[in-house]
Amino acid sequence: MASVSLLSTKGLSRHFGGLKAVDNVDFTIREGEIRALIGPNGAGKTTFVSLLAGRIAPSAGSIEFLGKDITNLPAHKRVRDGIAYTFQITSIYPTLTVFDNVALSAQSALRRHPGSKRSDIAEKAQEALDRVGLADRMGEKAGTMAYGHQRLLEVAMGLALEPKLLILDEPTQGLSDSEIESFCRLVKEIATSATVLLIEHNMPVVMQLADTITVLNHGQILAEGSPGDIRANAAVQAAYLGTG
Ligand SMILES: Nc1ncnc2c1ncn2[C@@H]1O[C@H](COP(=O)(O)OP(=O)(O)OP(=O)(O)O)[C@@H](O)[C@H]1O
Repeated sequence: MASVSLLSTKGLSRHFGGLKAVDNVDFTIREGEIRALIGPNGAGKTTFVSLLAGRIAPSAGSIEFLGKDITNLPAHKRVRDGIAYTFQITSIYPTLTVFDNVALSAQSALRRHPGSKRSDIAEKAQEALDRVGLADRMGEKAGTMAYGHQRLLEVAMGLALEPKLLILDEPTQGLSDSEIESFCRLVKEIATSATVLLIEHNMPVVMQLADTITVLNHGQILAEGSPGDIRANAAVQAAYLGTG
């Protein structure tokens, strides 16, 4: 079956004063893929996904999701349409339990289905916690958990939103090697039900997970291709060595 475009951008740009953080980006992600977005520090990766999630407005260009122009859609409506973005812990409520954090996400997902019940929320929250392996910690206060577990909680909150597109911003940052390994298994499992866009600095993780890699540099797409293509790309190597 031919793969279908899930989300695409045309001429997407975001300037901060004179700085072109995202500069005229044409980008397409297909349904069902795991896409990695890589690039040197300051390349514009977080700004780019913030534009997709609607956290910031573009200076120019457009975004289409499932054939619909969402350029001017507020963030919460994009979530409702199926775009979830994990925000590097900042979205966690530290004084609430793990379960309640995920239940809040499940509740907003279930608002899309009229007639859903409290028990549905609990079931969805439980299912998301099972998927990330945090079910046995659901009574703990979120803020007291180890950093790696808080990152998993964030992913569970994203999953409870039942996204079509899950955007993960540096999910393995601060995780131990064994946590990274189980995280990679989790992403592969998530990709069976959602498309994944991953900003990631850990190259072994990128090479292992990504179907396609998009390389940003100075706000522009420098290269795009399979892990093998990107590894062999001289311009990418130069950008990472700081000579590009
Ligand atoms: N709100 C802002 N105001 C001004 N400049 C900004 C703002 N947000 C980002 N920038 C600048 O835009 C550029 C791109 O930043 P961005 O965080 O998107 O890069 P990144 O590729 O995600 O970097 P990193 O890998 O270090 O997280 C940087 O030069 C950054 O300083």
